Amino acid sequence: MTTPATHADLWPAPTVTGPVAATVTLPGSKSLTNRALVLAALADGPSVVRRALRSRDTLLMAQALTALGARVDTSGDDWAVTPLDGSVAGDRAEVDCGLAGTVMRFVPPVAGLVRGEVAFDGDEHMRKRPVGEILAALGGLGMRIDDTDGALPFTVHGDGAVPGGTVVIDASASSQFVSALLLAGARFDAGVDVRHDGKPIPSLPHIEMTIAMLRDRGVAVDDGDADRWAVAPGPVAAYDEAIEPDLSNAAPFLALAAVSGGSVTVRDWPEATTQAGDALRDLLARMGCTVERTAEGLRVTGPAEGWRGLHGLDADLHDVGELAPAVAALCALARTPSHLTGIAHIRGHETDRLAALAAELGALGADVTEHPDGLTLRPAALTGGVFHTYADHRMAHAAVIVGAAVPGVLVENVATTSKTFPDFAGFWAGLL
Ligand SMILES: O=C(O)C1=C[C@@H](OP(=O)(O)O)[C@@H](O)[C@H](O)C1
Ligand SMILES: C=C(OP(=O)(O)O)C(=O)O
Repeated sequence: MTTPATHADLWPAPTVTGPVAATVTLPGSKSLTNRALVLAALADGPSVVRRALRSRDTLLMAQALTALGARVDTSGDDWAVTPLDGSVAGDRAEVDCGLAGTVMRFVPPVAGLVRGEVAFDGDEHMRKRPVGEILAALGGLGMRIDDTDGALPFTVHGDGAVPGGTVVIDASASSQFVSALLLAGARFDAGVDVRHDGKPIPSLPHIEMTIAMLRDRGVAVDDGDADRWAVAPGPVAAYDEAIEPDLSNAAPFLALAAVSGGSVTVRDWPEATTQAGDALRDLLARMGCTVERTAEGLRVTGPAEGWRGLHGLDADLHDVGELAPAVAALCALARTPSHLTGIAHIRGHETDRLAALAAELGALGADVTEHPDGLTLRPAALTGGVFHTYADHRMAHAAVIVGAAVPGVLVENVATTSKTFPDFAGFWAGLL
């Protein structure tokens, strides 16, 4: 399995010299692209995923589904997908999850629906991210999985069919456990009836996204009761879908408006969306930015004094934890204190993000306190220095946001942004 080489390189984050005025077209959503690919592989005919995100996570998903017997043509911007043909390619397939939660959680249920052995592994840190709960659930639904410790690596023995039925899981570590079961559930013999028993599930908009995409493809989903989702057995219709821009990856770009006191417009911001990143409109407004929809998209204008004018934020980010690194970076620059809560689960993301943010923002002089489920940040003068990214794309986003305000921030392994954004550093530097 590929473990990307560790990059010792340090990238000097560009610092703003005045208000930035920019209009940007951002690459497609990771979450939408990877769901569209899975559903296309399970569909009853060929599908097209238009304006697919081309990044490490989505190419790993395309490779995984190809190993399972689908065909994904990633040569252009619109990816044509021919569904699974029933057996894995070769005697035994290997799936590299990289550091993609969506690959590690969404693909195993699909592997049960084809015949053959499928071995899953990923980056070193991926072996620490939670997956045991979903593997146990799949066992309860009739799948055969060799798994010694509830973590990568593991092997799925696909029988070409999954009995399905009712299952109780604790999805408090990740909403992706629920999404994974729902995405493939219509193709299980009895469908799937998932009940959650545990602390509140994080990132609920991502479950809404899963349900909306299933319904678009004619799948019946009953979500009438809290903490329960039932997917009726039946076909998944082939579908032609255009992927929205990634609104969570819009965070650093909109933050650039906030930091520089300029205006950044993200083109094609959807009127209605299930993406968690849509919450940026409210969060940035609460920090003192002006947020407007324009004919082109969404425009954010920072306070006239730039980052010196930003208000701190009291926010429960439980639903939108993937925004926490960028938001924490802005809070570290703000002129009043911030309390970010409800995000214990982001300790299980690409790295322990609470520990990493506390360490790296703290190393630059931020007054930051780490709590079991969040961060408190108080105003402090920041200085330059090395910002480690822990192979986490969103830690790199946090680093460049601080670096836009504070000279001398050196971002370690900025290339880790390729998880969800091609040539992020080049794109970013082009704006400053
Ligand atoms: O289903 C998805 O596409 C995602 C769900 C969320 O995961 P968690 O529920 O683990 O936070 C989110 O943070 C992640 O970036 C993408
Ligand atoms: C948590 C994230 O990713 P993943 O899909 O790997 O869980 C993220 O992108 O912030």
